[in-house]
Amino acid sequence: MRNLHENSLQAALKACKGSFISVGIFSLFVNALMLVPTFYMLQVYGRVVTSGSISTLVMLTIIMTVLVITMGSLEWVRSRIMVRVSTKLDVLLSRDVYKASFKRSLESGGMDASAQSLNDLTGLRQFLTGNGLFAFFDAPWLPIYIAVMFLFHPWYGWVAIGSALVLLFLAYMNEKMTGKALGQANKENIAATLYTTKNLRNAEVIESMGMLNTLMHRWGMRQKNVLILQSQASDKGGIVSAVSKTFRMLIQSLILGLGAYLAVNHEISPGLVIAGSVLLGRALAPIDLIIGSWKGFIAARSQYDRLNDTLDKLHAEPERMALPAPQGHVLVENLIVCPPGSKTPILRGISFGVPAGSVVGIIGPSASGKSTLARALMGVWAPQNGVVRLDGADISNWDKDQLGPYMGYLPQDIELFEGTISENISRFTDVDPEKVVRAAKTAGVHEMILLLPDGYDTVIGSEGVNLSGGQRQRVGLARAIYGSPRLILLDEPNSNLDEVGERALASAIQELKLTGATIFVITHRTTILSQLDRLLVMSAGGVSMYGPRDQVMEELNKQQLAAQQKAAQVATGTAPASA
Ligand SMILES: Nc1ncnc2c1ncn2[C@@H]1O[C@H](COP(=O)(O)OP(=O)(O)OP(=O)(O)O)[C@@H](O)[C@H]1O
Repeated sequence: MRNLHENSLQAALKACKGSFISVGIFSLFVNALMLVPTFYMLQVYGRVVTSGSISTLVMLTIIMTVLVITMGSLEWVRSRIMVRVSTKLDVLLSRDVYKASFKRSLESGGMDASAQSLNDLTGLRQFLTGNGLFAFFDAPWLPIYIAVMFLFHPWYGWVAIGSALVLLFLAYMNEKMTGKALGQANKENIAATLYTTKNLRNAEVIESMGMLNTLMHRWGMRQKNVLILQSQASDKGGIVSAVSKTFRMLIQSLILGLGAYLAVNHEISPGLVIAGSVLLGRALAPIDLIIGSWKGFIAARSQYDRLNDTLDKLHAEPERMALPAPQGHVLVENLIVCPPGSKTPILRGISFGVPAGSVVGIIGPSASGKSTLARALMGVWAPQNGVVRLDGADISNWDKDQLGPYMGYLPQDIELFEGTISENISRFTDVDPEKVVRAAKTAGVHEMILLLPDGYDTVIGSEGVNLSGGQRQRVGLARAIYGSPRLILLDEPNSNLDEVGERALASAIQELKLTGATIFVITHRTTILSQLDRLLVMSAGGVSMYGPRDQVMEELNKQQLAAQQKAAQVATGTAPASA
């Protein structure tokens, strides 16, 4: 059971705790067994060479071979456990990380639409299966080696302790000198990659207006910053790495000298001269490896921090009781909406009600808040205040999976997804050919689809066919009306349509109206006015008029006439002086 205060990354790591403990125990045995070659050497020197007993040599060799093979097998099992851990983490986390990336993109209004978190998860997984991590498991067993060194001779023990302290100090210096710069470089690198991805998406605009050099220059500045930070860190890391390598070589030779001195004074056997040096090398290897793989560790640490941060914001969705299928009654009460990341409201306290089965036109000047209202009605942007009710229930209280099929949304920037036309229309659920064709026919796009190379099976996106703006808009309309949505919102559905497309749209609205769906149509054009029951006029984030279409049109015409008369009076100088 997951603790309420922990996010899914912490819970997943907790679930892998047993495996980490096993790897720790395996590491203990692996490190203990790594002493075998040293002891074999000592025995060969001490017993076989002095006694000349071949049978002892054979016996020792058999024991050494079995133990070394056991060590190899344990090491293999240890790495297999980590591979399983990395797969388990992926299984436990990838859905949440995907969801969190999606949520971040939604909440940032698309400004933070990157797969960085999924890359972070991959990076973390790769670190878990790399060699660098084992150094962290091996380093804690350093005391075993030091204890053995003490058994050989106390001076050996003290040298081992001194050397380990020097290397640990160097590892600490490495972190101090490079950690911050490397973390910063990673951050800058991600920002530069995101910047490039966004630009590459707009390649046509860049090409047509010759903006490549200036944008490349901007990218170059960011990249330069990344390189400066990286090379600063690498320079410092390089010094520490060189010092630690030199120190290790030096100390390994010096300990040979010390061994020779002790052997000459008959304090240790000649076999221990070499054994001491070999053992010291073995003991210090993990610390050396930690210093060498510090860059990878820092990257993994940043990946962990970012994932932790992202998953912290992903709160578990509360279980929602299933509500009956909505009819389509919409009630908007004192709705105040700010865009993601902003505290300035765009919609300033809007209220209106729409009976099920009505067709409502939303009109108003640019930036008056029409698309923002659309997002709020679709439950995409959460209101700061007020509520959008569908059949009396707050739209944010509906389970999205349950509500989705009853909603149809055609946004202004239509994005179709990689896949076939039929998959796109059926919203990537199981394709029901009858429903797909019905939606396409209602949207007036059936004939156009049949003319495509593979009809409904035509693949669109980077792997397939590119549709024109009008075609995309009509396929998007078919997707919005697929199934039996009760609440449909079309944001400027005719912006890319020709005359035939507009006629198809008008008849689609008529047909949908017969199904009893509530339809909102945002438009700047007057061609579909005849299809509307009601008109909602927006101005500066508020509703300036709302009511039956003819009544609102009449009022609008009156206002327009009055404005024209006033303009004419101003032009002729007969306007009354304003107070
Ligand atoms: N993601 C966003 N972040 C910040 N501000 C936004 C965002 N989207 C829209 N706005 C701001 O909200 C205001 C209303 O925009 P909205 O798109 O709702 O207007 P609109 O009436 O649909 O305009 P148009 O007819 O040009 O499509 C604008 O001032 C716009 O700058």
